[in-house]
Formats: sequence, C-alpha cells, structure tokens
Amino acid sequence: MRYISTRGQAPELSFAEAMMTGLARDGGLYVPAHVPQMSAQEISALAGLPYEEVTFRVMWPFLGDTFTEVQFRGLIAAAYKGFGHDARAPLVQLGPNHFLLELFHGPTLAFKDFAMQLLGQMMQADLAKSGQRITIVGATSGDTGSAAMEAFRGLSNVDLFILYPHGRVSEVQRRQMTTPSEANVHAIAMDGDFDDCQARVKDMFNDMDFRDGVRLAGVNSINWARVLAQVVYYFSSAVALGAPGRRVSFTVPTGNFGDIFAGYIARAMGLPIDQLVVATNHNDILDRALRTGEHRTNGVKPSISPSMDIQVSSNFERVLFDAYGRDGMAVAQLMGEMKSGGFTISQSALQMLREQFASGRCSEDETSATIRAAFAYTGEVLCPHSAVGVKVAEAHLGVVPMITLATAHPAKFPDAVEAAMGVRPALPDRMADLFDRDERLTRLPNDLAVLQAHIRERIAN
Ligand SMILES: Cc1ncc(COP(=O)(O)O)c(C=O)c1O
Ligand SMILES: N[C@@H](CCOP(=O)(O)O)C(=O)O
Repeated sequence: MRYISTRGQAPELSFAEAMMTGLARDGGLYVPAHVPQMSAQEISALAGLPYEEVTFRVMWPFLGDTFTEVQFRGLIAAAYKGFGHDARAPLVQLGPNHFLLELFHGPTLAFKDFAMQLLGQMMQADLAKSGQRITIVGATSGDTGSAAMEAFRGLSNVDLFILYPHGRVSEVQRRQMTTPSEANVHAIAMDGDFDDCQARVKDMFNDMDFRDGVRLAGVNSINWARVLAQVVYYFSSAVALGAPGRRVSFTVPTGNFGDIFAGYIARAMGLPIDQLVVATNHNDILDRALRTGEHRTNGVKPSISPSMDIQVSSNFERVLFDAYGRDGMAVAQLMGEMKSGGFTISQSALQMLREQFASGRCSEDETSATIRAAFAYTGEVLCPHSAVGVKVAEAHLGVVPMITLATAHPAKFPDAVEAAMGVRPALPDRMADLFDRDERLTRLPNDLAVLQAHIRERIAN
C-alpha cells in the first residue's frame, strides 16, 4: 500500500513513513493511492466482534508490512485497554431511527482517544525499531492536545509541544493539557485562534531546516494514521444496526473535517452509508461551501462548542483532491487561494461533494436548547459538540437509521452544559482532582520564529 500527497509533488510513502512524516513535503496531506475494499461478507462478519478485532480487520489492509499481525493485535489491545466502557464505542437510542455513538469513554473523554491511543502505540513501535528521537508539534482547539499528552507523556524519545489558542478552550480542556507533570510534554497558550495554531504547525512542517533539524512529526489529523483509526467506529456502529443488509446514515459534529472524512473512507471501502451529514456550529464555512460553492473564511467566532471553532478545515483538502480528480496541481492552486481568504469550488467538484455530503448549521441557542431537550426526553447529557450533531441530524432523519457521533463527554464543558440544563456534569472519579493539580504552560505570541526558538531551546535541554 502506497500513500500519495494531495499536492502531487512529494514522494510516495509506505504507511509507516506517512505516519512518521505527518505533513507531506509539498505541503499536502497523505492519502492512500487506492482504498482497499471490504466485501459485504467481510462487513457482515464484523457483527458481534470485540471493538479491537473490528479495528484489526478494518485497518490491516492499509498497513502494508509495517507490523506483523501479532504485533498489530498487541498494539490495538494496549491502545484500548484503558477505555471506560467494554464496548469502547457504545450506541444508545435517542428516538425513532436516531442513535448516538458515544465516543467519549477513552482516557481524556473525547473521540480523539480512539485514534491517538493507537497512534501512540504505533509510533512507539516504529521508534523502537529505528532508535530515533522525534519532536511532535500539534495544534488543538482543546481535545487533540489533551489526547496527545495522554498518549505520549513520559516517553524518553518524544518531545511533544501542543499549541492551543489562549482563552479559547474550556477550563477542563486547558487543565488536561497543563497539568501533566512529565517533562517531555509542553503546553503552549498561543495568541490567536485554532486556525492560527494550525497554520503555525504547518509553517513548521514547511520550513525544511526546522523540520529536519528537530525531526518533526505530527499527530493532528494531517497524519493519515489518525484518520484511519477513526474509520473503525463507522463499521462497528453500522454493523450493530444491521449493515451491510441495512444502510445507515451518520451525522458528524465537524471542525477540521477529519472525523467525517473517516466516514467518507468507510463508505469508499464498501460500507453502505446513506447520508454523511456535516454538522457545524456558527463557524459554518463547510455548510456554506456545500450550499453555495463558495469556500471562504469569515473569521473564527468563539462558541460554546469551542473544539469546533475552526474555519480552515485541514482535511477538506483530502476530499477536494478526490473531487478534482486527484489533480494535485489543482489542489495546490486552491490552497494557495485559501491564503487570501478562500476559493470558488468548480461545478463538477461541487456536484461530487454534494453527492457525498449533506450539511447543516446549528446556532448557539439551538445548541443549548438541544442539550436541554435531549436530557428532558431521553436522559442523555450531551456535550455542546454532540448537541450540534443531534440538532443537525434531526433535520435529516428519515427511514434510514441515523447515527450521530457524540464526540466528547459533557463534563469537559460543564459551564455550557450547566447553563443549558441547570445541572453541572461531574468529571469521572479518576479526574476528580483535576482542579487541584498545578498548571504548567508557556504563553507565546503568534510568531513562527518565537515558537520555533522556544521548541529548539526546550529540546536541547
Ligand atoms: C468534541 C469535538 N467534536 C467535534 C470535533 C470536530 O472533529 P473534526 O475536527 O475531526 O471535524 C472536535 C475537534 O476535532 C472535537 O474535539
Ligand atoms: N477539534 C480539534 C482540532 C484539531 O483536530 P485534528 O483532528 O486535526 O487533530 C481539537 O480538539 O484539537
């Protein structure tokens, strides 16, 4: 299995190389040269299997000779053993034909743990083989950062730096990133919004001296392995509801477009998905783009679903690559136009995108009202991101079962949840002392040179 860049100018890589490389050297994102297919029989056979076995069967065809079967099964087992639910990703019913896929039972209470725990295992296995030391730099709007800290803290051959937008993550998210005491993990509160943080991370990858000098690696969804690990729960949940004999739909609270892109890959592998619905908060560039064909940023506005406060959705590039017939030059041109605010999607690409995705937007008031109503009618306490998903899903319900992804635990956003429904969700016991732990962070400006100097200085010590 080979991986190619969405901008067509970087070398083709193996799975292991793509995983350790992060952003392609031409600034693009790696995607598989072809998507392996699963037959209806192979999909049916997933029903009733443990989540770990589904993970093995879905991911294995993408891995080439990276690991032996025994080794990969061991990494999967290690990744998911700390999850707080035997099913790993349980489904609960919200109403007629509407189901919620709870993805928040991992160690940091967000869907990011599914991919990050496994990525941590896979990267460590690769580093053990190569004997190398790497520097990981990641951008977060709150959840990727805490999941990465949990996956990589305490490792002697990894330094991890997480850039989060100062004042724009919840207090629980911030503390999850600033309270780990291990010296190899570093929280940086950067001036700006998530898009600024992500842009600086990409700048670092595009600075070849810096990139090679610090042996830069990435754990955002620019890393193909992150996306791949998220494909698995589309299969596990769909077969639980009768796929492939029955089609299912998914609604996905969307920011960086990684999670829904994983659904797009599941469909490309053969999973019979009816609708794939992009749900946005008032940072609605993707909903606008799908409705109008105009993909233009209008500034990140803070919301009560802060992890989705994103306007430059990294993985949209991956689907544009397919929508433009895998023409890397065309994608590079569009991404260049993005630097001055956006671009118009061609008619043929827009048609393809509309065949693949539906979309909807949820206002702040609707998010709160949905948290309140879900609790009143079903007893389910939704985080604000999951509430965005549920609200948008409601407009797309039909005869096909709809699965809405619940992407974070409500206790990560207690202020928003309490304001909506009058009850403050409690953190699990193992995190009960989060507010008593000492915080450690560095506040830095949105300045590439300053950020790079900080990172170089820390890894030298
Ligand atoms: C809780 C939560 N929901 C939804 C999203 C959006 O997911 P994606 O960035 O993969 O679109 C994020 C951030 O990634 C998140 O942390
Ligand atoms: N919402 C995310 C943003 C980064 O997304 P990623 O999937 O590219 O890591 C976050 O919580 O950090």
